[in-house]
Amino acid sequence: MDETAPIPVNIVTGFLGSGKTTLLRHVLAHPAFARAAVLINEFGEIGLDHLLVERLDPSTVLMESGCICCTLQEDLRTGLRNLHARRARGEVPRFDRVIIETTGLADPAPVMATVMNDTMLRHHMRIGSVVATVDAVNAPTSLGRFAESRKQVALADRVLLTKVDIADEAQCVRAHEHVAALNPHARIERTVQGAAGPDVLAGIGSADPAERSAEARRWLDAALSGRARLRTGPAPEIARARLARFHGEDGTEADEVRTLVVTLDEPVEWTAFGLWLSLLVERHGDKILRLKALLNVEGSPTPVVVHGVHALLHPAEHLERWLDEGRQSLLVFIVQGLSPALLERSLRSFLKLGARVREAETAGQA
Ligand SMILES: Nc1nc2c(ncn2[C@@H]2O[C@H](COP(=O)(O)OP(=O)(O)OP(=O)(O)O)[C@@H](O)[C@H]2O)c(=O)[nH]1
Repeated sequence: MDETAPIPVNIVTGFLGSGKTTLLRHVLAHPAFARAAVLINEFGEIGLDHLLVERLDPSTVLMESGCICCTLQEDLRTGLRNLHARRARGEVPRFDRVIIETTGLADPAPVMATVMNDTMLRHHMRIGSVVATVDAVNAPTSLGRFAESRKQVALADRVLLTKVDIADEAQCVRAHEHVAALNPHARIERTVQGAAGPDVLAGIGSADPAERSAEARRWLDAALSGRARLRTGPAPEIARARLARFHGEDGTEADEVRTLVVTLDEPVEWTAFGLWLSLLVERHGDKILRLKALLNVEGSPTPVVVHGVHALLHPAEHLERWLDEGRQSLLVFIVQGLSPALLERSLRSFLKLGARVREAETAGQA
């Protein structure tokens, strides 16, 4: 490999819960990506993805509490510059590629522009292929309701239709057609559990605006000239209030997306939690953009991870071990049009009720 050649920077984007981390886990397990540096950006005060990507070496950078497309753009620039400097000094493994996983709410154009515009970065790095994941089950909602989801698709070189194992054929075809209409240039492939070949991130990527659709060109041009920056409030404000404004198509506030983070010190009673969750998604699935939970479940020695996207609840997974002694449960909700305070109250009441039922059962057996 030519050590002086610019390093490709791949962007893995896609709407909330569409399978970006799953893809990343799969890709990073391949020997071809043994020397990749990874930058994970999560929306919400506390992220979980870094626990799910089994690769936390010195060349993994985590960026939380904000979106690299807006509030954290300067952090992204600094993060990439630092990563490169540490590589040059031999402080991190000599990576040959950078993979950025954006938040599910990110507009990839400013992320691409950060690399392409920065005088120092563009000397050492170049935009490689941009891959977008699209959840075949939830595509009508994400692509229909959210401009950011459409932008992610429009700017991608490759689009992976995910969850095709649980979507029916009609849903897959509809998702494919929707994606093709938004981006006639992209290669569209179906995947299951991120099982894409190592070539998924290969290729130069058509960062050249001329190779993209007219609309994508407009977005990228705007980002390159700096107009698409800073459309949300500052990151500390997001962290303090635990909510963020979601940016609309024309840069105005379209609706409010709120993040709720709940921590639970006591182990969770699984039946009560499961019942609460099913009732919640049945009633408010359209308002639950994303749910991620790392749970200390009563009777389970290892953490249980639960993922939800709208009304779709994925089967719970067991992680191999706890990373810290605290064993606190951590739940992150990204909701729209739902009160975080009410959500938290109903969860805590349900869990309390579950604990009482359990106590009564135990007392009855004694
Ligand atoms: N059945 C099925 N489930 C999938 C597939 N891809 C991802 N999932 C599940 O979808 C859920 C969300 O996947 P993630 O990879 O965390 O999605 P993400 O895009 O990284 O989510 P955010 O970072 O929150 O935006 C997890 O439970 C995955 O196991 C797939 O192809 N089939």
